[in-house]
Amino acid sequence: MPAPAKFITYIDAHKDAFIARLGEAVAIPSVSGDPSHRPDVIKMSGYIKSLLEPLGVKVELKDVGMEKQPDGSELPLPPVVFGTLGDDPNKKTVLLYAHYDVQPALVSDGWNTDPFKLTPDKEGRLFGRGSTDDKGPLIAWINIVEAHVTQGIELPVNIKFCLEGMEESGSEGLDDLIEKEKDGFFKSCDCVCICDNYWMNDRTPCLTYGVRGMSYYRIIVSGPARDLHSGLFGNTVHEPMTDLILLMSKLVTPSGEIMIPGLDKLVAPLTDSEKKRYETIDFALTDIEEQVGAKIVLSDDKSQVLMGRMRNPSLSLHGIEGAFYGPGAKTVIPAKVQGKFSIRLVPNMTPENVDPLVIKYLYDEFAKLKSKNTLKIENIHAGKAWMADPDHWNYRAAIKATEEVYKKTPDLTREGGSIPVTLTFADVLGLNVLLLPMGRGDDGAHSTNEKLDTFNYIEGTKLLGTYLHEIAVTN
Ligand SMILES: NCC(=O)N[C@@H](Cc1c[nH]cn1)C(=O)O
Ligand SMILES: [Zn+2]
Ligand SMILES: [Zn+2]
Repeated sequence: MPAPAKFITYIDAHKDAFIARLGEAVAIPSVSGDPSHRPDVIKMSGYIKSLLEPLGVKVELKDVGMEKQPDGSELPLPPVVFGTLGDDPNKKTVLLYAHYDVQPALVSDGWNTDPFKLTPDKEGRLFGRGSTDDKGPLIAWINIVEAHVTQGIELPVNIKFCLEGMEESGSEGLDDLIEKEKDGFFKSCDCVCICDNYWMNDRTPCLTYGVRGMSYYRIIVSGPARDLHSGLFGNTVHEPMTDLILLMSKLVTPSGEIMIPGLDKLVAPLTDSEKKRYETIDFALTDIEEQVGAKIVLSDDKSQVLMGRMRNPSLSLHGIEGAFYGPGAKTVIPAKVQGKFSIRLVPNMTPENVDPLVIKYLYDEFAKLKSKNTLKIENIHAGKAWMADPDHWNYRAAIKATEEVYKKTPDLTREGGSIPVTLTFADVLGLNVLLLPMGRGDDGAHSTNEKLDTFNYIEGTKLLGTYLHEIAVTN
């Protein structure tokens, strides 16, 4: 059943108001990974509540406890926002998940505009941290409810919202809450929809039936009791940074191969039918080149590149905490450095079967250095890979909705990023989970100058609303 014309008209007529609302959300710097921004993350939960309650949504802010910091202190975790709208037993109940936290962003990282001020350009691109990941989609769901409630359009389904503020930092507290509430808040849910990933390019919508998992590590090397003068102590003591750089250089080759022995044996074998699926996806190497802004793709083979993102693991080096990085020429020997890297996990890898291989390998490599420094390796957070059955009414409804709004049949894709809660919803609640993206492949999520096109925001809002109408009638 297509969405009523009144709904579509309302979305078009309120474009400017919806952009202004996204601007309000972006202006709250809800960076979950930065303790100094924790009050902003919590403020964001209050902002969402203030939008949902006037629309008749019953909102609960669920406390999920405290987060332990590396120095032993504790920070309150932002609440998970539960929302309920409708309890008609004759309607399906859709669980809508989104996250209201964002990745860090500083102008000095290379932003052309203030990352926390939504800034449109003349092409209609809306720049701002969280515009596409994941405040645009979250606000879109609210816009959809508003359109129905204010226009007197009957919602075709009951809605449950589960909105978290720690997705970018390991979704701490959420799995336990879902387990606790599976026979409570979540009991009546029939399916899940998550709008938190991207098209493969700038032209073809997609539905996504898999995500990679992730294990995020820190390698801590410490030596002297304090930072040292390199003129006085260089070539005199074991330097933590030298050890760390050597260890980090042993993790992944420049062509992307993971150097940790045994990891490749954990990867599910590729079947012929799966291989064929990558050939049919609308995707070109130039799409990646445009998205990253350089001609640096690892392979010339389209299927290899797609498999590298969707069905094979990857290891990325992210940064070094404690290293000197400012301007000037400080001649310091840092006393303690922490190298950060993560591995994107695919079936049949799990944090449990990957961790021992990573840790043993790094200790073995460290032993070869014969350093007197101290090594510690920690898995900071982890989540498993997830795959759904796309032959389900949840997906069929989304295909119909996409065809109605975009006049195109969506590609079926797997996502290279990680949304740990997908697997929890599938396993703990036993529900089909659909990822229905709004943004384009060049949106720059997690990067500088993140954006969401006005076209995708507005048409994506129509898509998500139409999807609700389609699930009501699809079996
Ligand atoms: N849009 C989903 C997303 O960006 N997820 C993050 C999750 C994550 C885990 N640790 C840090 N962030 C991702 O990087 O895939
Ligand atoms: Zn996200
Ligand atoms: Zn993200």
